[in-house]
Amino acid sequence: MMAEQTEFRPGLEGIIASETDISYLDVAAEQIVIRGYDLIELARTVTYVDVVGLLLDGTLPDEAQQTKLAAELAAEAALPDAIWPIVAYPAPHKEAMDILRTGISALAAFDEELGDRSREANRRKALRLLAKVPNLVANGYRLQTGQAPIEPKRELSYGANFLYMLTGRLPDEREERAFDQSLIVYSEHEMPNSTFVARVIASTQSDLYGALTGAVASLKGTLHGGANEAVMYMLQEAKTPEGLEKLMKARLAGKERIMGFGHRVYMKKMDPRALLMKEALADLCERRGSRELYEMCELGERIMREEKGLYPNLDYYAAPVYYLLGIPIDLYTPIFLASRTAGIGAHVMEQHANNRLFRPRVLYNGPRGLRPTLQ
Ligand SMILES: CC(=O)SCCNC(=O)CCNC(=O)[C@H](O)C(C)(C)COP(=O)(O)OP(=O)(O)OC[C@H]1O[C@@H](n2cnc3c(N)ncnc32)[C@H](O)[C@@H]1OP(=O)(O)O
Ligand SMILES: O=C([O-])CC(=O)C(=O)O
Repeated sequence: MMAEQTEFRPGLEGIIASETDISYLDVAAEQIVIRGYDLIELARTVTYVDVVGLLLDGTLPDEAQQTKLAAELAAEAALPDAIWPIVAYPAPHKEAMDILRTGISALAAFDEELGDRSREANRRKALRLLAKVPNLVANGYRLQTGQAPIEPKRELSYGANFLYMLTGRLPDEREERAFDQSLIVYSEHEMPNSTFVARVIASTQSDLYGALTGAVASLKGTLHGGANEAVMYMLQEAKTPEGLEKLMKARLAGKERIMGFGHRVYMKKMDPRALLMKEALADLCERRGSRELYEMCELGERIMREEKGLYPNLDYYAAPVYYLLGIPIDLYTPIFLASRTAGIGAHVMEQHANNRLFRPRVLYNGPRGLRPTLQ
């Protein structure tokens, strides 16, 4: 019989929920380990498609494998026509993450391998989702905002095509690199709330589409993926460095959280991914000939360090990067999900390959012994 457990850690802080070969946050070494590689080094040296291969197959693809993977992703980008009316239903409070949640959920019914939990079928489903989600993100939003859809351009790289569909404009090399790097650093991060949700769902033998749909709902919240949009709305509201200082200090005085700062695992350390995006921001600012946004963000960073001892997480610097790339703010969190589909795909494959149902217990604080009174 199982021994009675009494320890309770709110938010499951520090609890080991899974064994994994996929990734690990080595905070002491300031490294995000992805299948043995340092994520930041990957972002500096390979492409997002390589990282997709690494996550799903366990090893970095060679050139021929990379070409094949990129071709598979390009070939699967089209969505069934029936998806568009499903996601375009008229509703007054629809947000981009809701379109994505509905779209991914609806796509399940078009996958003939839906119930096949073998590693090979799960890999193929993950690739189909990775191919289709950028299209769903970009054109779901375009439909919602009354714009004509954009056809994917197969001749472009995965990152360049995604960015092209988001903005309607062909990116230059620096823009493509910054965006691809953002996809890499968003691709996988051990056991955040959304990945945990996906693994919990997968542990009932449910499918990848359901697991990813649950992950979209998780990622939407501002304590998780939704923070990147909230950061940009804050910077926009602030307008100037002086405005930002005033706004941040007022929010802190009102005991509000400042989005883009703090992290359950890094706690009072800088997220290594934020540093990389800070570099990308500096580069995009230089390209534009104005460091204003960079300096404003640095000021925000200093205020939070001095006032709260807190450091930026990835969302803080990804937001202004996306802004300078001309991406609509409402699409920042959907992009996070699109990229994280690679990591979540790998986690669902791993969960299905070595499954045990997630079913924790509670520390019950309610009453006992009550009896219903008969009327
Ligand atoms: C890519 C990602 O998804 S990264 C996360 C993105 N989310 C955000 O940026 C949202 C803002 N950040 C936060 O809310 C938090 O730092 C979290 C939720 C990410 C992690 O926090 P947790 O580990 O759960 O810490 P917890 O919520 O218990 O906060 C600890 C203390 O720090 C404070 N704190 C933490 N983050 C912030 C913040 N961003 N702004 C102000 N105060 C903060 C809390 O108010 C709390 O203070 P208290 O002890 O006086 O009540
Ligand atoms: O790890 C977390 O809790 C959140 C995060 O940074 C991510 O999902 O990228």
